[in-house]
Amino acid sequence: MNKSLVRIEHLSHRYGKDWAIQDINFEIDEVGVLGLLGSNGAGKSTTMNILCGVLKQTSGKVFIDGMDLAENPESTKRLLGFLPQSAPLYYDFTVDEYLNYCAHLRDIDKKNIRKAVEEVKEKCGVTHFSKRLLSNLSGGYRQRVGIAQAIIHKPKLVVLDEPTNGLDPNQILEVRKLIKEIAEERSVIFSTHILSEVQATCKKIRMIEKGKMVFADTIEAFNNYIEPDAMLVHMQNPPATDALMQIPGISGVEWISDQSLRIRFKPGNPISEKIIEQSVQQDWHLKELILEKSSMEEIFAQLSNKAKSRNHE
Ligand SMILES: Nc1ncnc2c1ncn2[C@@H]1O[C@H](COP(=O)(O)OP(=O)(O)OP(=O)(O)O)[C@@H](O)[C@H]1O
Repeated sequence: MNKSLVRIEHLSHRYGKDWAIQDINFEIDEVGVLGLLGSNGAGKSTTMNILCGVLKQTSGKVFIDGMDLAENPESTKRLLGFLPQSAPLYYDFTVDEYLNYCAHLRDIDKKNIRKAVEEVKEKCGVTHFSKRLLSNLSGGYRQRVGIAQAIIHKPKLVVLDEPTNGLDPNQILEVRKLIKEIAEERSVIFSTHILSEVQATCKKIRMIEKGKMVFADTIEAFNNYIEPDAMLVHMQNPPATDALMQIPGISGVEWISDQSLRIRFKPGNPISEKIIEQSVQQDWHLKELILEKSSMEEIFAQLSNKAKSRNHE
């Protein structure tokens, strides 16, 4: 089993009277990428800002490497690197100047700064832009520099708030690759509102919606979360709708063509076996039977609706 580096317990925060997050609990492994998924306004940035110690929570606790963040702010913050939603870049600095400055801020020993800057530039693929002003870099390269400042001190935990936001498709692929590389030797948590982003980058996913945790498991479990409730069936000699509706468990039949139909059923019913059995007995000539899985978007919508209805209870 993976050891956890971070433990978030009963985390809640409100701005004025409105709760942004409520009772969030999760752990982050020592190595690998964890995706924090949620639509706009779900509470991702609030959670990440608290996790990085830049926002003080209304209640709940954050433990990093066994230490309470609120009680040991300095030693815990040394263990993490943070790329907030808007990267903290100084556009009048060159890449070298900026990363040198960040290395000082991160309290890296003076004699090691040069090496740290060279290493991080290499890792993030920005060495060839060392002397270029940040204002003259493309969005993708600015983001790489933003990631570089987050890992320059080799933290155990890297927190990236929507790191691919606003990038073009090629830049997105490159930043995803970089995130995976960084996570080979440390823990990375990144937030996104894009489903395909977590699919492409992480093994584990936490989803928050309207400030509440609605899903916490692996990406495979997320994909399988909703049981199929329909199947596409192709028969050479299909029966009439009435005959199908008499099979226990079938809740609806939609004809696609003379020989193809979608059969809806109550989830959890072993309906395929019954259809195969009847097809043999009654000579329906079953050719194909395909279970229809909900798309990620449907799963996302169902989980979101679940959270919304819980909030109205
Ligand atoms: N400083 C603030 N003052 C008041 N309300 C805030 C503040 N920051 C965030 N909120 C509210 O808290 C809720 C959660 O916001 P948060 O930024 O954490 O969500 P998010 O999931 O990161 O969304 P996005 O992807 O749009 O950044 C939202 O309703 C937002 O309007």
